[in-house]
Amino acid sequence: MRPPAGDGSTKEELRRLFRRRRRQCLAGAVPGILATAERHLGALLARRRGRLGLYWPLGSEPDLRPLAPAWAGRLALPAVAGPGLVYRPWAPGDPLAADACGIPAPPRGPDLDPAAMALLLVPALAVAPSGLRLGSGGGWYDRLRADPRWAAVPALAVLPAACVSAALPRDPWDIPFDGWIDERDCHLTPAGLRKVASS
Ligand SMILES: Nc1nc2c(c(=O)[nH]1)N(C=O)[C@@H](CNc1ccc(C(=O)N[C@@H](CCC(=O)O)C(=O)O)cc1)CN2
Ligand SMILES: Nc1ncnc2c1ncn2[C@@H]1O[C@H](COP(=O)(O)OP(=O)(O)OP(=O)(O)O)[C@@H](O)[C@H]1O
Repeated sequence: MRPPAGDGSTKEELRRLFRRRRRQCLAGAVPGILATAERHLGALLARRRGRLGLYWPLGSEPDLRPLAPAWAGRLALPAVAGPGLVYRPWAPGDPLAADACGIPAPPRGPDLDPAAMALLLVPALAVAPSGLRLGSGGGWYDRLRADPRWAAVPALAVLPAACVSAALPRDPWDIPFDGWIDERDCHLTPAGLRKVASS
């Protein structure tokens, strides 16, 4: 694990630092990230009914779409629609249209209830061992997970191990994730372990 990335750095400074780092090590990390996900998804999804929330990759985000065929029929993608983020059913080959952020997303609902979701995999620029996640800065996942029913859905950040930081700044609205997937392993926080075991 890297030392704290610049104590006192702002989230904006850290985003620049980790975006550069993620871009530099993405290609080397992706095969291992996919292998980690393949190794752990069966167990993570066995205990909880519902769908796997993937994402349509942008820029230097790890591309998890090779996982999709194995879970077809049990997938969802996020869409920014109206005031917030929703998840909608999706299967490989289904039509997509730019959402309110310009990201390919299922154009129509139904917008899924959190009880219909088994696991969220979410790209991150950085994560700390506490599960604190640094995202692109829209606050979409913090607003979604401010609803306790969404916070109850296990959620893992996805990123190269080089983007795991010993510490990150925490804002009052930050809700830690349940762990992360990198090319080395699937790491669950203590809260994440409890959540996965009890679901
Ligand atoms: N693939 C993906 N889908 C997502 C998110 C995300 O972070 N990644 N979001 C998470 O909240 C929500 C939408 N928010 C957005 C997140 C990022 C950017 C964006 O333009 N990001 C970068 C490009 C990525 C890169 O080069 O690393 C940019 O600022 O240029 C836009 C909207 C929901 N869907
Ligand atoms: N629960 C919330 N209620 C209202 N506003 C929120 C909430 N959570 C986050 N925000 C807003 O979102 C903005 C961005 O938050 P932050 O910098 O933590 O983004 P992020 O989590 O890295 O981004 P993302 O989840 O989109 O990848 C904040 O400035 C804040 O105003």
